[in-house]
Amino acid sequence: MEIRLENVTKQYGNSRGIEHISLALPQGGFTAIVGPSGCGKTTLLRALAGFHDIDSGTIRFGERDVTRTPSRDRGATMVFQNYALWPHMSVFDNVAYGLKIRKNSKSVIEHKVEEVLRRVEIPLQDIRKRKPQHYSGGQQQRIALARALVLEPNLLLMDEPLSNLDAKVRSRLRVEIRAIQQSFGITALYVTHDQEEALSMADYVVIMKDGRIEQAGTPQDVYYRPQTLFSAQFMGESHTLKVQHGDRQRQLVLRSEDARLESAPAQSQPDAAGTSSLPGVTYHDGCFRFNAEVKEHLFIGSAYRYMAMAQGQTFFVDAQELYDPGTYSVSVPEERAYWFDNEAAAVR
Ligand SMILES: Nc1ncnc2c1ncn2[C@@H]1O[C@H](COP(=O)(O)OP(=O)(O)OP(=O)(O)O)[C@@H](O)[C@H]1O
Repeated sequence: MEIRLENVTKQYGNSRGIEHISLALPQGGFTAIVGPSGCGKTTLLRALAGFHDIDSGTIRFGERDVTRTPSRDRGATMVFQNYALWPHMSVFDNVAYGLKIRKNSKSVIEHKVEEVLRRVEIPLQDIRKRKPQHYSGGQQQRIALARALVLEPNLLLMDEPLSNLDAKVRSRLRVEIRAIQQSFGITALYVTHDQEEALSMADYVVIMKDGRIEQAGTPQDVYYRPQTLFSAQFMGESHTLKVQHGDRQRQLVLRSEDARLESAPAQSQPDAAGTSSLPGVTYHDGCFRFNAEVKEHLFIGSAYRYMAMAQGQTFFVDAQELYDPGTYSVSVPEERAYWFDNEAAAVR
């Protein structure tokens, strides 16, 4: 079912939680909320779960207004960062708990618990004896997911569920969680501060800042077409350079992965936007170019990451080749150069 927030505000005393959030989570879709610490991600999730009352606005699950509906009657379930499994209960009892509360018969509980554990690929052997802490972190999170899914919720909420896991397990579980969500066809909302996680898992990404939605769209929209300076800076390994334009200053956001180092001297040719008149920045063959001093580099596995300096500003450029320190021309394809004026408005 489609889930909607309409103009939702929640404050904690004088402290801002979320403000005027309007958002639709499409039925069966995977939506990721991403943003820096304190931007209101968890507050939004908890408002949907019904863990706290909101100050104003409306929350709808399908046609139903659930704004004042208690948490347990909303049909939303949650997966937490720390799994929140009961250590004194077996895996079976952890997953069965919600079904027992809802007074399902013993045979229904047995069938549903085994079925859901099978689908999240937890071996059924010993599930009545073994406690969650005797499983790996990745398995514990899959058990927590099973516990949430077994209730066949209208909405699955996930609050940074992979943060406690090491990089390899995290990568695998990103794919697995996405596949499980698709196979259940469930509407999901996933909170993370990790942009790569949001981009790789979701159909729809919502970037939040200071309690508000900064930009929302497909992963490609928010990555390739940032509407605001903050969105441009938040995605990728981005760097913001201040560049003088006549008597005005502009901000160029470039990403390490999009820039190239070239030894050829920069050439100038006017472009439609007139940005080639920026001192030091030229436009040629669909690329902006400027000179930079390259000093140190790091090997990051997939590439070398060079620390470069232009007009006293430091940024990083990735390249496959190994370069000596020196002066290079940095080129950025026009469609990967994000320009903003001094007030942070996009310059088209
Ligand atoms: N119980 C609370 N009492 C007072 N202020 C709170 C409370 N919970 C959250 N806040 C404040 O509301 C704002 C949003 O917090 P929230 O936890 O939703 O952010 P977040 O994006 O989830 O952050 P993080 O990524 O660090 O978990 C923050 O400024 C926070 O300090």
